[in-house]
Amino acid sequence: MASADGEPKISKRAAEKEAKKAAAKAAKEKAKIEAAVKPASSGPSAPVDPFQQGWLKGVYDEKPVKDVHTRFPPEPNGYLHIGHAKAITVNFGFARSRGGVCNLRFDDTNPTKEEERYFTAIKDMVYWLGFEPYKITYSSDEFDKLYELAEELVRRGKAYVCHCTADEVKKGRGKLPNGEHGSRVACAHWSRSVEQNLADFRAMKDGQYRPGEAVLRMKQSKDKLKAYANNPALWDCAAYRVTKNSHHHRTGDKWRIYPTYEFTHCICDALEGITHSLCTVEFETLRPAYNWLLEALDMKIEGSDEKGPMQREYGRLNVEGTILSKRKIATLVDGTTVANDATMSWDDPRLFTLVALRRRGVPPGALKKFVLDLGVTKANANTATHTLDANIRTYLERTVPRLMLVLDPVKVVLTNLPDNHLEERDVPFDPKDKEKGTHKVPFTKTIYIDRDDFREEDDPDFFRLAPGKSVGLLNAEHPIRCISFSKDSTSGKVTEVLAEYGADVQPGKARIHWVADSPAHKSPIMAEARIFNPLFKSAKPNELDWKNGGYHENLNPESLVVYPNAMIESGFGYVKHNAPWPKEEGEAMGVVDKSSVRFQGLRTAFFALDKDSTEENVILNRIVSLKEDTGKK
Ligand SMILES: Nc1ncnc2c1ncn2[C@@H]1O[C@H](COP(=O)(O)OP(=O)(O)OP(=O)(O)O)[C@@H](O)[C@H]1O
Ligand SMILES: NC(=O)CC[C@H](N)C(=O)O
Repeated sequence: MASADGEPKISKRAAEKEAKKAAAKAAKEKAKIEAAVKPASSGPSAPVDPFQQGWLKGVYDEKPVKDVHTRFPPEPNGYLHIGHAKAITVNFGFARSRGGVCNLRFDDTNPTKEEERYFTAIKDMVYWLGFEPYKITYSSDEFDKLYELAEELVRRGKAYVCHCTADEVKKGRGKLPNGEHGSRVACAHWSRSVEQNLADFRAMKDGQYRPGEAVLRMKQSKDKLKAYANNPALWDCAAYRVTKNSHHHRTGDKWRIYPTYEFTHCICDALEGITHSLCTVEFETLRPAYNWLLEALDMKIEGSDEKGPMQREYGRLNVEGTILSKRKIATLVDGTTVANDATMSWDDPRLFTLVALRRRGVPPGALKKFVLDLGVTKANANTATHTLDANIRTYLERTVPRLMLVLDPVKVVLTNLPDNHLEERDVPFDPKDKEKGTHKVPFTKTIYIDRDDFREEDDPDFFRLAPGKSVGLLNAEHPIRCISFSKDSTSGKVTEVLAEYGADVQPGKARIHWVADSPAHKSPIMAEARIFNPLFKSAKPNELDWKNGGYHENLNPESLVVYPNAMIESGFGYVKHNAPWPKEEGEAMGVVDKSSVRFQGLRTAFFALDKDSTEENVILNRIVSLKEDTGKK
């Protein structure tokens, strides 16, 4: 576990310069975000529907049908990540904006990788983001139909069973030893009769071939794909293959052969009545194959609005500074000890899976807004974790209540007050938004302040509490002035500060937060606060040699900093009982968990309740800092 006060020492002047630079940068970034949030001035308060602008408008204009029907088709082979938030938002949002509907389709054609927990987590995330699938479908529900259609394709002379080895297939595709593509050659199996192919395909189905011995391939090569002659993906793609592990978690042992993505996806789109099949740009090269198969089966009439789905591709969302790929994350999850005693899980708040972002406390609305602000175009949207944080920060600023929270408390006894001194103030949860309500903040003889707000030796550039110095208190009437302090002889840490309070105390140059000791108000509420920093030391973890332990060597020992004795003021009870904050997206419809208890710790950070938190053992996760971290408070 990293220590809370293990910050690197830097010279004061350098630190101030850094802080100023960072503040200017943050202000610029904030202005940029706010400008992006503002609706375009297209008349008095005309709201701009982001799903009817730019690239998405173009997609609709190409096929302006009345009943728009889209789908979000994840493979249930892992947890969704922030890139999928874009895919969900685009598919569901586009359909909703045009008065249409969107299916959630589990693309479960690969029996080796699918697990029940992924289905549940994927569904939860769609609802949490505020979308309701019109239907939840499974590609595996169509296995019978897909098989029939494969036989039909064979009957139409448009598919053949191929027994070539992988190398022979590559050669047939024209792949030369120097990596270039020469001319393509049909293999010996290409010209076999329909009867032979049908018999052989049935033999595949009946288990007479082992994996790799036989593949049903689509006869695209001598068809209309000449324009794509250099596209290596389009050389008689496989339609069905014999898989190694043939047990499917939904269809059991019924099948030994399974359809490929290239065969399944477009057919499922057509069977579900999908009008606009929106996916990411890497599928663009497969679009001719998508159309070819549907046309070969008369499931699409080219150029017609009436029949068949239309595939269009948008840019991926890539986030620099973290890893998103399931395979890469899997090398860390379930086994790696990361900067504390626990092993890493898929929902570790340092990751950018959607379950992790949710657990960290990021609101679903902030994610959707982030995706839309980056824009939906054909270009990949490349961004960085700190840009995401800046967006989340801006989003939270106007939507969550504020409380005082002390991360690393130092006791301050106000010697000039009687033991039973009690002041109560009505404090708004958000001074700019009365609707969030107010709460009573007690002020008593003993209060706690943050260790960072006290210095044993004064310094003219330090504006908070130090011997002989005064400082103002947020939400209290008067300032306090330090008289003396005591330290623990073993640890050398300050244990108690004696101070005086009142109208006679000279005002300080700053105001700090605090929490009072008032058992009658159940104040303070004790909590463990977890602060998350980048998981890797490298700013570009995707460049690390992840297959050879590159991630493990590069883990940031400060990626988790725990404050075990944090204190929250008693207004936290109200915040907890009135969650979600904000009431938006899926959370407004009741899709809530502990992470929807969010607040801003004044002068500290935005926090959310962790899923392992209990009544007795409160655990908070830092969602984001209040300012971009500069390494100095
Ligand atoms: N980074 C991303 N940005 C936008 N959309 C994405 C991104 N990654 C996947 N998608 C889209 O989400 C949908 C479901 O994806 P699926 O889970 O099958 O993808 P994947 O490519 O296997 O994900 P991974 O990136 O984890 O390998 C697809 O339409 C895919 O195009
Ligand atoms: N066309 C698509 O959207 C592709 C979805 C598919 N599950 C994949 O990513 O492989």
